[in-house]
Amino acid sequence: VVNGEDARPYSWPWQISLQYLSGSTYHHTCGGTLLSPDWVMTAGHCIGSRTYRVVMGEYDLTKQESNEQIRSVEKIVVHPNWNENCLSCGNDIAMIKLASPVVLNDKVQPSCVPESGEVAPHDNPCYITGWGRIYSGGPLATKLQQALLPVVGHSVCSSSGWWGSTVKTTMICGGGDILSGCHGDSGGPLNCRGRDGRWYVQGVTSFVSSRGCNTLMKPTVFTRTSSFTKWISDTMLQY
Ligand SMILES: CC(C)C[C@H](NC(=O)[C@H](CCCC[NH3+])NC(=O)C(F)(F)F)C(=O)Nc1ccc(C(C)C)cc1
Repeated sequence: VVNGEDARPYSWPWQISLQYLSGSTYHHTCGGTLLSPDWVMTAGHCIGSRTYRVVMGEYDLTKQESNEQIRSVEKIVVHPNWNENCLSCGNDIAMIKLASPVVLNDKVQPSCVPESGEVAPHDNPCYITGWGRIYSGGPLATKLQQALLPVVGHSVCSSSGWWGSTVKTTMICGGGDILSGCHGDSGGPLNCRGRDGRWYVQGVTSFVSSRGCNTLMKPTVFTRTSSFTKWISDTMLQY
């Protein structure tokens, strides 16, 4: 997250860290969102052929803080239409089933999922959260970061000068100014407050401009959760 701030510890209790094994150590590679005690949603582009683990209740990546719950992975289901050679085609979403369910508490909670087809309106205040780079080419964050990214409506986000036809209606844009997501925030949530006062994961962090994370008029682009609610629930019911 570029130009964000340290989140209050455990204030986004559905944020997870997806980590891969390299040698004998695990490294943060992506964010994700806890949707139930044993299911996490992340981005399709986060999944390769490595060994993964998922950390819930994480705050400072460099410290053991006693609230972490670490789970290995039982099953990964990447969206069938995700094509790693076509970021602009969308479908950048995957579901991870944990080997055993986490214990829910005040530091580990699932996020709400929006209604199918729900469109978060232009300027809806939403927060991006993650441990991604704090500037283009910079280091990962150690403490979970947050940044207010107002929703940029599709008509603006897909206009010329902005993302144009790269952005589809199955995506949602946020920011476009000096605040943005960045490498390592992938897969994490775009958290938007609903009228009921609850937080909904309206997006899964997908891409930023390759010319730099916080490039003006190139908002952070998220997979729009409400376009995939049937696939999400079918997947959770099937495995
Ligand atoms: C150094 C990084 C920031 C470069 C930038 N990376 C990204 O945007 C990667 C997703 C790349 C997947 C490719 N395996 N996502 C992120 O960094 C995220 F913002 F999600 F955290 C990028 O490639 N962006 C990109 C590339 C191609 C397109 C075409 C669809 C126009 C759009 C954006």
